[in-house]
Amino acid sequence: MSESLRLVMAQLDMRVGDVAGNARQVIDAAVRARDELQADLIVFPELSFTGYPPEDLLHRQDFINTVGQAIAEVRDAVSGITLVVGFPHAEGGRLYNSAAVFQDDAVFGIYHKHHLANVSVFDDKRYFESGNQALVFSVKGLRFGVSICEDLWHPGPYDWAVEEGAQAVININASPFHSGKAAEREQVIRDRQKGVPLPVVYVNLVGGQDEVVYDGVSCVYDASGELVVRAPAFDEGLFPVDFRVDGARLVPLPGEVSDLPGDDALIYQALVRGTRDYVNKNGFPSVVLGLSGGIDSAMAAAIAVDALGAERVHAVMLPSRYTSQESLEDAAECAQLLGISYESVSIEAAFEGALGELRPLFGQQPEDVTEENLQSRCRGLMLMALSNKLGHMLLTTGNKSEYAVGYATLYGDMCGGFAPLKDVYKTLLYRLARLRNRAGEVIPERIITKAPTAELRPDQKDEDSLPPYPVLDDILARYVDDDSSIDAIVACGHEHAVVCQVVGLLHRSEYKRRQSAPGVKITRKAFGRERRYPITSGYQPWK
Ligand SMILES: Nc1ncnc2c1ncn2[C@@H]1O[C@H](COP(=O)(O)OP(=O)(O)OC[C@H]2O[C@@H]([n+]3cccc(C(=O)O)c3)[C@H](O)[C@@H]2O)[C@@H](O)[C@H]1O
Ligand SMILES: Nc1ncnc2c1ncn2[C@@H]1O[C@H](COP(=O)(O)OP(=O)(O)OP(=O)(O)O)[C@@H](O)[C@H]1O
Ligand SMILES: NC(=O)CC[C@H](N)C(=O)O
Repeated sequence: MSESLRLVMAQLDMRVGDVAGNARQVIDAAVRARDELQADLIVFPELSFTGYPPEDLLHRQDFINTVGQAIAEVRDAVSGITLVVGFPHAEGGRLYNSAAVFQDDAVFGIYHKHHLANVSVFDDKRYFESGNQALVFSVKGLRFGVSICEDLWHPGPYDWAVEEGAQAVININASPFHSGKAAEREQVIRDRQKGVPLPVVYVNLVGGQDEVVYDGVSCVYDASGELVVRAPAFDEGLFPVDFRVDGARLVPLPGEVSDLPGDDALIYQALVRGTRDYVNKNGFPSVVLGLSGGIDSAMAAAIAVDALGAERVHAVMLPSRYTSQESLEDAAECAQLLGISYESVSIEAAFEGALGELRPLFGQQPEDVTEENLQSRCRGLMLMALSNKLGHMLLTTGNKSEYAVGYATLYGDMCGGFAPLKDVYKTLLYRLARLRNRAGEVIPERIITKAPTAELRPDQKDEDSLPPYPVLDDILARYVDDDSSIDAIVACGHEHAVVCQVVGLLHRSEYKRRQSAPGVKITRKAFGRERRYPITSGYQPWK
């Protein structure tokens, strides 16, 4: 038995579906860990070969076969270091979410995930069978148990590894970010250590995948629950951990502990990383967005600039008869502060033309929201034309408060391929604007202080149609994120009529959300696959 060992945590962005690219990443990282970091063992995240979640790609036998070939290639290509890799493993007509241990060009053993994650954004049970056996392997005579992500969140696999003589437990993860997640993970690790305390090595993915973004923050806790190594949030890298032997115990030595910024700063980083990866992984050279002089489009632009660089972001002001001088000035100043291109395309002619054609059909009907939405749709028309012609992807700028109550126009301001702010309540958006400005002003002060308006009719303000945002967001956070009842929310001090108004708007606008672009999940319950409500529903608790 050796006196020491070096493990490397491979905190990498494994791309969903890119099996060959992921296999190359595994080989490159293992060779670097062996040759440059003199590591004995390297650990990769959950489903390293496929990325996570591969969704129904897992139903394809040809995809599973491709993974099998890539595994054989990696196994044969790397020697002189032990690898722990995640992959979908087919055996006896069943599919498992597995981790393989490669040693000396051979597979030492395969562990199958026991606790299949099947809540929130996870669908493990749609694809995988559950395993029920521990896997403990030795490197230089030192014994490590293997577990996969959700396995650590419940009793079972950790204790099995203890019973099989493990001196430390490795947990490979695809654990998405949401606000407060790092503290939840820490608690989970400490809970597991309450029985027989062993060091825990927690290795996580990093990077955006459609609506989720993995934050990394891979870490090592010693047996007494002390954090000894922590990788940074949202950055790839190989992070070494040294162990020494103390009698029968394996002790991780204190190493680099990266600072974790505050919650709002982490959220902002998540929005930037999620937007960057969506745009880049889908092959877009650039993005375009309507810049109105309001906070939503200003913040969407700031995130896009931080994600992609100013030269890849294109802003367009689309004025109408209702656009104020203030909005024109604020949008132009914001574009200038961000250093992005800024064009103006009037929607007046398109709006007038459409109205002229429609008037005979509208007859004597009075003006209403139809004319407002038509303006919004003229903007969508122009912006999508720019996307088609110039190849920019259109960013749509709605926030979580708006998506919640349907305060957005279908095929109007909802046009677009990606919605960076989809999971950001409006009140949080203001905080993020202040936070972003502390690193250099990009959002003009007046954009932060003025009353939000859609400018689709004279003197329109959001508060004409909705409760003030602090009230709206508090009700929504309780009803959407916490699943509280109307009565419970009223008991917290909100007016019954206001709660019913908000809940009614929320349920009635499910059809809009179902047609909306994906966005970055940053809360415990984002709209989309995490909150699946029927569109057609007789459940009407607000009535
Ligand atoms: N259950 C259902 N399933 C499928 N479709 C359904 C539906 N219920 C209505 N619909 C359809 O949806 C239509 C209503 O939705 P929609 O056309 O979006 O129109 P609507 O929701 O009536 O109006 C848009 C709202 O967004 C607000 N807003 C706020 C901020 C910015 C902007 C902007 O545009 O810049 C807009 C605007 O003030 C207005 O309150 C109906 O006419 C009907 O065609
Ligand atoms: N005059 C405009 N020029 C360009 N884009 C516009 C204009 N008006 C609206 N839009 C687009 O439609 C979106 C929705 O408008 P909305 O009023 O909800 O947002 P906002 O103006 O950015 O922020 P706020 O709601 O705080 O006023 C805008 O974010 C913007 O992308
Ligand atoms: N991939 C998983 O099993 C993830 C589930 C786990 N509870 C997490 O979010 O960290």
